[in-house]
Amino acid sequence: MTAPRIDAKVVMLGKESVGKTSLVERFVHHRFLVGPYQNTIGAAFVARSLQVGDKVVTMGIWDTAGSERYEAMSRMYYRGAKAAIVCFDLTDSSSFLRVKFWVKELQNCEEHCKIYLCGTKNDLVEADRSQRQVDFHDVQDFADEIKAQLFETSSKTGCNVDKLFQKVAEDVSNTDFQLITEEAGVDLGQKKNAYFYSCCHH
Ligand SMILES: Nc1nc2c(ncn2[C@@H]2O[C@H](COP(=O)(O)OP(=O)(O)OP(=O)(O)O)[C@@H](O)[C@H]2O)c(=O)[nH]1
Repeated sequence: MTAPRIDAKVVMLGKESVGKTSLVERFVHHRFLVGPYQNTIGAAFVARSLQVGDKVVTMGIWDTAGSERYEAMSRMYYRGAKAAIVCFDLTDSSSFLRVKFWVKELQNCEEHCKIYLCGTKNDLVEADRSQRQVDFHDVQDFADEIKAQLFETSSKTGCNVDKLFQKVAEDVSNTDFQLITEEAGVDLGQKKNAYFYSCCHH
């Protein structure tokens, strides 16, 4: 018997240069690209599957451009997303203000999308604590308030990157609306919420 397959749309959001592309690059290709920073234009798409228990979760990841000039486009990419990884740079306090903007957007427009807060470039603050501009407890309080999970990652060292995406995959596989993606025996009468979610998913 083949493992049940689940597809999930995941969107990366956050101010430009916080490290969204680097996070995806680390997770999908296990590497950290050095060289001149190249901003994302529009958005990029990659997919990676993870095994969660007896299921295979394929995450289709939309890596959006952080520049405010592409803001209207980013809205297209979070539509129907099951998870949003909202990133900020631990060494840049202004990037955390931008997190609040995206969280409001998601709460207003995509209420079923689960939010993960991700403080990036943890290696820089580990190397020099004076580099930290975003207090861990402030972010944790905010995460509790919006019922989001909080991760601090480094795409350079790989710290917590797999853990973050594994958690996203586990949460996706645990939500009951996923059952409709399985081929056999879905009783829509018992899964009204699930069906509703699916209708809104394009
Ligand atoms: N030290 C360190 N630098 C990082 C890390 N993640 C990203 N960077 C650097 O930060 C810069 C921006 O990274 P990107 O991943 O391109 O940022 P982005 O959020 O995708 O940027 P946009 O495409 O403009 O939205 C690059 O120079 C990266 O090398 C990290 O974990 N540690």
